[in-house]
Amino acid sequence: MAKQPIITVNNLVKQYADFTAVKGISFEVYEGEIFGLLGPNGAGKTTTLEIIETLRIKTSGEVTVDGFSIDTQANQIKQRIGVQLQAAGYYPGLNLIELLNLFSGLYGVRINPLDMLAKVALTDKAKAQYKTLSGGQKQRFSIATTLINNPRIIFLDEPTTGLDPQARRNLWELIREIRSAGTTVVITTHYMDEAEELCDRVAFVDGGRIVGINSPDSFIDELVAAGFERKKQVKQANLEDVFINLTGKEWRE
Ligand SMILES: Nc1ncnc2c1ncn2[C@@H]1O[C@H](COP(=O)(O)OP(=O)(O)OP(=O)(O)O)[C@@H](O)[C@H]1O
Repeated sequence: MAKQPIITVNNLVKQYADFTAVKGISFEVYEGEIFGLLGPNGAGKTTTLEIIETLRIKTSGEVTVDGFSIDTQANQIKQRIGVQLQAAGYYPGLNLIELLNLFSGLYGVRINPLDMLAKVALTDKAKAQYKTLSGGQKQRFSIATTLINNPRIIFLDEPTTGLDPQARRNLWELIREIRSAGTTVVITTHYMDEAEELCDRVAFVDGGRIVGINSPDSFIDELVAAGFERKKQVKQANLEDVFINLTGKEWRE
């Protein structure tokens, strides 16, 4: 089946005063894929995502999301996307059911909070205050909030930063499940193992430009075919595998 673009970005530019953070980038995200934006700090990933999410004004270029233009149809786009906010300011004293009811009220949709919590394995925390959650639980909860409006696309900005290996792997599983349920996922990460494991395609962003876009496997195969060799023979497992093997992979918090 032909791949359908659900996001198209064409020659996008973002200028902050005399500094150009995004320098004419173009790419497509296909429906149903997990798409990664990778790159060093300051590369322009967050700026690009926030323009696509209609949270930031572009300088020039065209962006369409699910067929709608960010210039004239931002409201339609907002209804179709879910955005994970970094360090989201949830009311710390409310419990998870109360928070989900609050959010769904803001979206004007009806949801069953317990169904949402079940999706992110937080059923037993339903009555817990947000501030009492562990880092991994907070991340899962913030992913649940992106699903409230049953979005076509969710945007996750560094969703596993600061999590332990179990929590990271379980979060990858959750993100795959969300994709399997039909939602397109756009993710930024600094972790290359995460991108390799999770993303169908990745774009490398550097200095406001896309310097490569492909599937992780194709990138690696092409590099090897071009004669690249690692200096040291890579072992069949790494220390993280040892950790998981010794401590198990279930959620702990
Ligand atoms: N509001 C702003 N005003 C001026 N410059 C900004 C503003 N927001 C971002 N920048 C600059 O634009 C560049 C790109 O920032 P951006 O946050 O998009 O990068 P990033 O790739 O998401 O980095 P990180 O991984 O650190 O989040 C940086 O040099 C940053 O300092």
